[in-house]
Amino acid sequence: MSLTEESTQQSAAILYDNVKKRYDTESESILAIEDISLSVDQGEFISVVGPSGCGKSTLLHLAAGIFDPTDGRVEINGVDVQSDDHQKNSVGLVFQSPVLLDWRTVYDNIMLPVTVMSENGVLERDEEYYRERASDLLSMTGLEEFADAYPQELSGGMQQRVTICQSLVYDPDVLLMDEPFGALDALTKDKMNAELLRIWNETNKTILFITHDLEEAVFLSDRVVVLSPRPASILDVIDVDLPRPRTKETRHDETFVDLVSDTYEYFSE
Ligand SMILES: Nc1ncnc2c1ncn2[C@@H]1O[C@H](COP(=O)(O)OP(=O)(O)OP(=O)(O)O)[C@@H](O)[C@H]1O
Repeated sequence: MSLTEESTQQSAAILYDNVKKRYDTESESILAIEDISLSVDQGEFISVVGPSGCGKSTLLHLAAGIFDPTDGRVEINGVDVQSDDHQKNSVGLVFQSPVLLDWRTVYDNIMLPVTVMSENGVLERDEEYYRERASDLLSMTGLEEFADAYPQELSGGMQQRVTICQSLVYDPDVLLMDEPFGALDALTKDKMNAELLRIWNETNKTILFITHDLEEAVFLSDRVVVLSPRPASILDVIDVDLPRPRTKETRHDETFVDLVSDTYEYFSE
C-alpha cells in the first residue's frame, strides 16, 4: 500500500507525499525541499525545527495551498490542497507578526475572516454562529474586556492571541503556525505556550507548528520533525513521550531535558 492510500484510509489531517519544492525566479532556481513524506494525525500537535532558511515556512505554505509542490502532493483531510474540492476554510494560519487591521476593533478583527467568507459566499453556517464563537474565543483567551479595543492598545502577546482567535473563528480542522511566538520575550512566550496547549486541548485541532526554539517544540508537541539544511529533508521525527497536561514542572522533567538535548545534537557543528 502506498503512503497516500494508507494515510487516506486513516484520513491523515495533513499528508505530504514525496513533496519536492523548487522556486524558480528570473535570476536563480532554489531547491527548498528535496523530498518530504510525512503524515500528521487528526488532533496531533507536531512541530517542525531546522536550521535557518532550510525550508520550514515553505513546508507550511505548501499545506496552506499558497504554493504548488514541484513534485508530489499535499493533502488536508485526504483532499489534495491544489484540487477544487479542497476547502480553504479547513485550514487556519498564524504568522510571526500579527496581521491585524489598526482601524478595526479586536472583535471586528477576529470576525474579519467571517466577513470575507460571507462576501465570497463560502460561509458554512449563519453569521450568528460565528459571532458566538468569536465571543467564546475572546473569553477562552482572556480578552473579553478588550473586545472594543484597537490592536495598538494591546501588548504583542495579546495581539498574537487575537490572531489565534481570528484563525479559529471559522473552526478550521488544521492550524498552521509559523513561529507565532518568535517575536515575544521568553516569559510571554512560556505563557503563550501554556495558553496554546489549553486552546488545543479544548478545540481538538491538528496543529503544525514551526519554531526555531527547540525547548518550545518539545514542550508543545507529540512529535518534533527535524529538517536538514536546505534543501530540506527529514533527518528525524522525535516522539515526545511526556504526559499531558504539560506544566511549568514539565520543563524540569528529566525526559524533557533529555529530549531537548537529543534535538540539539542535530544542530551542533
Ligand atoms: N517565494 C519565494 N521565492 C523564491 N525563493 C524563496 C521563496 N520563499 C522561500 N524561498 C527560498 O527558499 C529557501 C527556504 O525558505 P523558507 O522561508 O522556507 O525557510 P525557513 O526554514 O522557514 O527560513 P527561516 O528559518 O529563516 O524562517 C530559502 O533559500 C528562501 O530564500
